[in-house]
Amino acid sequence: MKQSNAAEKLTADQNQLAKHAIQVHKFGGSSLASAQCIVRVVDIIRQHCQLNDIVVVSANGGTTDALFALYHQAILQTETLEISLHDIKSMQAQLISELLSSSNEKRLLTQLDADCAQLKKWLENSPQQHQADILAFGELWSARLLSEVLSEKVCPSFMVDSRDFLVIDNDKACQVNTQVSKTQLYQLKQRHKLAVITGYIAKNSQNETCTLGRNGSDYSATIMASLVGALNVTLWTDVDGIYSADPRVVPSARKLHRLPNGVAKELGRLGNPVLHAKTLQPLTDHSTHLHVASSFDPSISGTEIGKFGQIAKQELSVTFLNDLLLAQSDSFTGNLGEQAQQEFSAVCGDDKAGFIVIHQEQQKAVSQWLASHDTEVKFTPASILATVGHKVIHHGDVQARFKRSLRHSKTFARVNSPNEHSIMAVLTQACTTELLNNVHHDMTKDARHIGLVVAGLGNIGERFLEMLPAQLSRVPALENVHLVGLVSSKKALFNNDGIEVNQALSLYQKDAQPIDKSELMSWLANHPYDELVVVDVTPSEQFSLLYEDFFKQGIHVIGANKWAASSSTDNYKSLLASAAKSKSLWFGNTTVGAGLPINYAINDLLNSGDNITEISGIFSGTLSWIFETYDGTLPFSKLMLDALSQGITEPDPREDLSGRDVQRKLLILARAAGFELSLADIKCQNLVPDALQTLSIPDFLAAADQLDSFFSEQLNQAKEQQCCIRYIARFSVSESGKLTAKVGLEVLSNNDAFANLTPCDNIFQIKSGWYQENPLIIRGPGAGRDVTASGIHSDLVNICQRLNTRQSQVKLKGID
Ligand SMILES: Nc1ncnc2c1ncn2[C@@H]1O[C@H](COP(=O)(O)OP(=O)(O)O)[C@@H](O)[C@H]1O
Ligand SMILES: N[C@@H](CC(=O)OP(=O)(O)O)C(=O)O
Repeated sequence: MKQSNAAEKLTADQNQLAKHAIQVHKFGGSSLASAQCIVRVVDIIRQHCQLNDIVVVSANGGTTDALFALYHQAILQTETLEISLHDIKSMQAQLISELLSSSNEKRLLTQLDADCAQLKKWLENSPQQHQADILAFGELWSARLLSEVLSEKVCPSFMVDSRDFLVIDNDKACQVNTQVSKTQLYQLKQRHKLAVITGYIAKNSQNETCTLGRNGSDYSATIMASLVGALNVTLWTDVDGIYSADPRVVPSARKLHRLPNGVAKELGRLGNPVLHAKTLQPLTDHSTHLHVASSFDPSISGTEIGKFGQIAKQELSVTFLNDLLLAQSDSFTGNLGEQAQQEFSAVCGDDKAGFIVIHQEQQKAVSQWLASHDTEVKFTPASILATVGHKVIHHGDVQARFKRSLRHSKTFARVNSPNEHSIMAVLTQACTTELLNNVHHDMTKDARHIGLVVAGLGNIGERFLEMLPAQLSRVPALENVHLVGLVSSKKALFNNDGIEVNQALSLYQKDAQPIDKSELMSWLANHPYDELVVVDVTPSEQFSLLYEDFFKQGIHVIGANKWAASSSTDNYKSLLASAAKSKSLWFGNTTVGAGLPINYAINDLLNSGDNITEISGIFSGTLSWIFETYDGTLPFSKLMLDALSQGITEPDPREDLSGRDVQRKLLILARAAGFELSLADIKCQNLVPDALQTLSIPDFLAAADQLDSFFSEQLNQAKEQQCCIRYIARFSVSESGKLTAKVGLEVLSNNDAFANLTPCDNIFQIKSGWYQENPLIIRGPGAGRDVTASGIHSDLVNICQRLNTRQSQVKLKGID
C-alpha cells in the first residue's frame, strides 16, 4: 500500500466535496454478522445515505474475535490453526456466495484466496510482527463485500482501506495526524460513488498497520467525520440506543434518549461496548451530532449524544468492568500515584489510599515501573461497578443510594472520577449479573422520563398550566414529568430540554412558531422521552383526528375534547384497537362532568365485576342552570338571555338547547360502560323549534320570545302534577339486553334527585348490579375553569402512576 505522508493543500474541487460529505454511518460487527444482516444494512443505506456520505464498517460479527483466536493459536503453535483458518475462510466465502452475483462472487473469492494465503504466511512465520495486519483482514473483507453488494444493488460504491489515508502518530494514544489523513482521504474520494471505509485499522508513522483498539470502529467513524466535517455520525448497532445498563444482562435497563458528551465519554471509558472510549475525542471541536441506532429496527429513535440541558443530565446508568487488577503500593500515593494513574490509563485510583485499578495486560508494565522505584506491590483481582451520570459525584442522594445498594458486596473503596461523571466501586469480587441488576434497580427505579405536551391554550389550558408547577413539585408520580410542548391551532413551542413551567405561557407568546400537522407529527414521532402524554384541551375535531397517529406512535392522550370518544363506532373501535396495540393510554375523565369522577366511577364498577344497567342525569351545566332557575316568574327567553350575558351558555345558546352536547356525553358514558352504540342510537330532543334553527345568531336572539309559549306550557302542565321539567340524559339496558338511550325534557317529581340541584350542577345516577334499588349518585359542578383543569390534572397523575411502573422493552436484534 503506497502512502505519502506529505500534506497537500486541498483544491477548490476537493473543498467543494467537503461541503457535501455530511453524514457518516458506521455499521458495527453485530449489524454485519450474517447475509441477512447485511441485506438489512443495504436497505438502511438505500434509505438513509447519499452518494457523498461515508460508510464505515467493522469486521463481520465474530470475525475479529476469530482472528484474535488464530493469532493466539499461531503464537502457541497449536495444531488447530489450520482448522480455524479454514473456518474463517469458509464463513467469508459463504457471505460472498450468498450476497453476490456469480461474476463478482468469483472475483471476491479469488481475492479471499490470496488474502488467506498471506494470512497463513504471517501466522506461520511472524505472527507477533504482523498482529495488526492479521486483525486488519476482518475490516478489509467486510468493507470489500459491502461495497460490492452496494454496487450491485444500490449505487456505485467503492471500498477504501483506511490504511491508505489514516495516519496515527502515536500508537498508544492513537493520535491522528489530521492534516496528512485529511489530504489523503480527499485524494481517495471518488465522485458520485459511495465510499465504504474500513474501521478499526490505520497506519502508524512507520507505515505499519495498527489498530485503534477493540471496538475501535466507532472511533474510526468520528475520525472520518472530523476529517470531512460531517454533520452527523450514526453508529448502527444491534441495540436501539444506549441503555442505563447492558440490556443483555439487565432486562429492565432503560433507554437513555440523550446523553451529554461528558457522560458518554465516561461510559465508553468504563467499558460500554457501544461507545469506544475515544469515540468522542475527534468531535470536541465540531458541532457533529452522534447517534446510536439499531440496524435491526431503523425506525426506532435511538440515543443522541451531544450538549444537552437539564433533562438529559438527570439520567443515571450503571456499568461495570470485570477482570481488572487492584494494585496497592506506597508508590501510588501523592504525585507519583497521579503519575501512575496516567501512565497506565488506570480505570481509577486513590493517591491518598495508595492504589490504582488497572487492566490485566498492564500488570507487567506496572511491576517494572514499581521495580524502578524500589517498592512492593500487591495485586488483587478486582472489578469496577460504577454509576454514571452528569456531575453525579455531587448528588448526595445518589452517593448514599449507591453505597446502600452495595452493602452486601465486597467493596474495597468508592472513588469519584476526576471528570465528576461517575462514582466507581472497586470490588474484590467479580461483578455478577445479580449485583448489576440489584444496583441498577436501586439507582434507576424512579427514573422514567415523561414528556408532556399541552394542546389548546384557551381558558382551561391556561388554568391547567397555572396549576402545573405546584402539581409537579407536590405529586411524587409527576417527579419526572417535563413540559416539552405547547400547541395551539396556529403555533407551537417545543423544547426537548423542557419548557420552564413557571413561564410557560410567556415563553409560548415569545417563542412559538407556526407549525403544520406534518411538522407536529414529526416532532412527536422523534421525542426523546420514555413516554409522551398529549393533553388535548382543544375543542377541535381536527385535532381529535390526530389521535389515531398518536396511538400508533405509542403516545398517550388525555382528552377533554369530546370528538374522538363520541365519533362513529368504527372510528372509536379503531382508536381503541390502535391504543391497545401500542399500549397507549387514553384518559378522558373531563369529557363529561368536568372534574366529577364519573368516568372513574364507571371504570371502578366494571373493574369490581359490576354490571351497569342505567346511566342517567343532567349532563349540561347550562341546561341545569336554566331549568333549575326557570319557575315561570320570568319568561324562558329572558332567562336564556341572562344566562348568555353571564357566559353560562355558548355564544350561540342553540348549541346548548339542541341537546347535541348532552347526546355526545351520554354516548361517551355508555361506551365507557362497555356498550356498543353510536350517536344515531340516542334520541335527541332539540329544544329549538325548526323555524329558529337556521337563523343567524342575532336573528335568533331577537326572535327568542318564540320559545316562551312552549316552555311555559310544559312547566304549567308539570306544576299541576306537583312536578317540574328537566333536560335529562338517560341510557338503560333491559334484562333482555335491549338498549334505550335518549336525551330530552322529562317531567319529574319535585323531590326527584334530579329536581333540586344547585343551578349549573351536573348529576349522574348509575344503576347497576350492586346499585339497583339505591343508585349511585355523583353530583357537583360540571363545568368551570378550576374543576375542569383539576380533572385533567387528576388524569395526568393517574396516567403517570401507571407509566412509572411500566418497563420498556429493550429492542435487541429486532426481536419483539
Ligand atoms: N449500556 C448499554 N447500552 C446498550 N448496549 C449495551 C450497553 N452495555 C452493553 N451493551 C451491549 O453492546 C452491544 C453492542 O456493542 P458492540 O457489540 O460493540 O456493537 P457493534 O458490533 O455494533 O459495534 C449490544 O448488543 C448491547 O448488548
Ligand atoms: N472489529 C473490531 C472493531 C470494532 O469496532 O468492532 P465492533 O464495531 O463490532 O465493536 C472489534 O471487534 O473490536
